[in-house]
Amino acid sequence: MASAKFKIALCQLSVTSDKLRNISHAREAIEEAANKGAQLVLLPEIWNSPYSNDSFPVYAEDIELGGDASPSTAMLSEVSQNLKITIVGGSIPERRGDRLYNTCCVFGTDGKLKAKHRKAWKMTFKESKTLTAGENPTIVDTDVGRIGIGICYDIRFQELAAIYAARGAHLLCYPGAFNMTTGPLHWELLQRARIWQSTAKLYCFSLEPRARLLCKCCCPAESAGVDDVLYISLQLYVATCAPARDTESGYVAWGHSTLVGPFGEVLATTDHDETTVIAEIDYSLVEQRRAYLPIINQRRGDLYQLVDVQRLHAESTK
Ligand SMILES: NC(=O)CCC(=O)C(=O)O
Repeated sequence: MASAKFKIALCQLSVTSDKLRNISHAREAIEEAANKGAQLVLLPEIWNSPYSNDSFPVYAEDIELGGDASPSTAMLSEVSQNLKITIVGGSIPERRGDRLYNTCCVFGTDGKLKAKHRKAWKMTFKESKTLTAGENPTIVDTDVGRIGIGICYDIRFQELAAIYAARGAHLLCYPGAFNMTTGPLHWELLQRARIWQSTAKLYCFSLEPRARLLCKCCCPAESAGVDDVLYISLQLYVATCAPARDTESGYVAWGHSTLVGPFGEVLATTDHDETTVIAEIDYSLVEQRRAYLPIINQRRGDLYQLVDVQRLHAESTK
């Protein structure tokens, strides 16, 4: 049973071109956070490598092989087991066969790899040259509750968050490195917006009748294609973790790792320097907030109808 209250640490790490330094630096930050009482540690997007298409193939690791083939995840596994904490391990470039992914690994308190999320959307101009998009949503049960994972640009797609909320996640974790143009405008806005969406058009019924949830990857084939509108209330926690800003690097990150609470409030945040943000999560507030603003029960189905605009468009242009 996950504890209702615990501390989360967002390690906004500086990242260099020295991979071994990045790994030992991340280890130190995690150990320090655990010493301060964090039971869950979140790392940034691409923390073991510079953020560049040239670097991804050079720094990529074979996570499935593990051991020497993946020193970054070997460190995360060791440290999560030693410290008995859960780690949402930001992301690293992953090599699998001839493909590269931007991948987040989640380690449990026993040091075991509990889940792996491959960034499902890619930034058209930045990553699409080298990285392949992941195919699945990733939800993971940990000692600190059920967590939905997205990586950076994934935060722009409300359906992913809707799937996680419908499956009972009370916390969404997004390692991310927004850029200096969209960061100031969109980063916090998107985190807070994820809390207030209330509808999602979904495509088939999943295994959990309670949630009637639908992703194409895990739902029974016979129900694929069935349309339904799912009304959900998110009102949950959203945590993000970015690398610290390095104005000398080819990709300058916005920083601003943040924890947003289930009322849409910024509970803890920072600027762009290297630091670790530590804050408390209390899952009992999720139900309280949903009861206080029960927007799901207040829908006005008599005023509007949700339609699948993409499908209508496809049909009309056939
Ligand atoms: N690493 C990323 O996915 C960057 C996303 C970003 O900056 C955006 O505006 O979206």
